[in-house]
Amino acid sequence: MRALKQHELSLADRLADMAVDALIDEADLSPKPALVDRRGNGAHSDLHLGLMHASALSLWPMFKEMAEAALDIGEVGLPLREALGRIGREGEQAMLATTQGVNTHRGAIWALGLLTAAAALEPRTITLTAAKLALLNDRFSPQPMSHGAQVAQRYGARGAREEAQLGFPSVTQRGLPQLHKSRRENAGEQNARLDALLAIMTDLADTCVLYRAGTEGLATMQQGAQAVLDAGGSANLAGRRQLHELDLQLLALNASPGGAADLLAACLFIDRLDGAL
Ligand SMILES: CC(C)(COP(=O)(O)OP(=O)(O)OC[C@H]1O[C@@H](n2cnc3c(N)ncnc32)[C@H](O[C@H]2O[C@H](COP(=O)(O)OP(=O)(O)OP(=O)(O)O)[C@@H](O)[C@H]2O)[C@@H]1O)[C@@H](O)C(=O)NCCC(=O)NCCS
Ligand SMILES: Nc1ncnc2[nH]cnc12
Repeated sequence: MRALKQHELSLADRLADMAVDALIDEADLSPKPALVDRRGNGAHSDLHLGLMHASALSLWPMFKEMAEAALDIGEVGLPLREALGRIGREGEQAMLATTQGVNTHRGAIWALGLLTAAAALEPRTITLTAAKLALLNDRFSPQPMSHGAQVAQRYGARGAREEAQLGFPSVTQRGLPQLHKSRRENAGEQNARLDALLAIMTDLADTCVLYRAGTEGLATMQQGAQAVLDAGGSANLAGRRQLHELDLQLLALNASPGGAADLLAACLFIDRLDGAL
């Protein structure tokens, strides 16, 4: 049988490919502080790299369906927002069935789901469109006392919902500019991606870190990430030492920057999309 050529894939197929690739690239990137990577499980007892890959792959049909819903409905509005909410909740069930109940990618479903739908509508205004979608209230969304909701209440932190509603400032103002800067400085692709993750970590109110390690954990993450960048980034020996130090500090606090990892995946998705335009 003749192999299917790239240009014969639908737009929804290609966007789903890019979203899953971004998740797999994020998981594989090493050494990420206290996160699951090629070295090990970081600060997680119930996660490992194989599970992150299986979870990412289980989400391909969901991303495709989100892109198709955007193409079918054709505009930002409550019908698309509520379609995405329904598809996202079904995607979460597929993820949990694959991981036997472990939350691997809840934040990524949210961020990449909005971005995939936005890209299907108009890739050039992707973060603005995603923000408009995130600002709409899905009437069918359950309001559980999630970890994010608990720390939002306790610390007044800006969590995943607000990050999307503001148009992903951690991605557009931190991650992507750092990715491009480190590439220009010939840091090497893996180091440039690590630097992008660290740039996101310098300013993010990561609700996973806050939930597990409070404000001490958050300050350790933000200041430690800044110290790596100040020392020249991941491609630099002094920066690598700081990165190792940050890994040890976060592990000691059991603080895992899962929200920052999701936003790195969002960054890699937008970067890939830019390259395909
Ligand atoms: C609007 C929702 C995002 C729900 O938000 P909420 O804050 O209420 O919910 P959480 O369940 O806490 O999930 C938010 C996840 O987002 C990631 N995240 C954290 N901080 C930020 C941030 N500042 N900006 C962006 N993203 C952020 C993070 O995801 C990662 O962490 C997950 C592991 O978290 P957790 O379960 O707390 O982990 P552990 O500490 O390991 O648990 P224990 O082992 O200790 O028990 C992991 O999945 C990463 O992805 C947050 O977890 C949205 O989800 C929603 O409304 N969904 C409903 C359906 C819908 O509309 N779907 C999408 C349509 S496009
Ligand atoms: N690599 C990773 N490790 C732990 N939690 C995550 N959530 C998203 N990516 C993650």
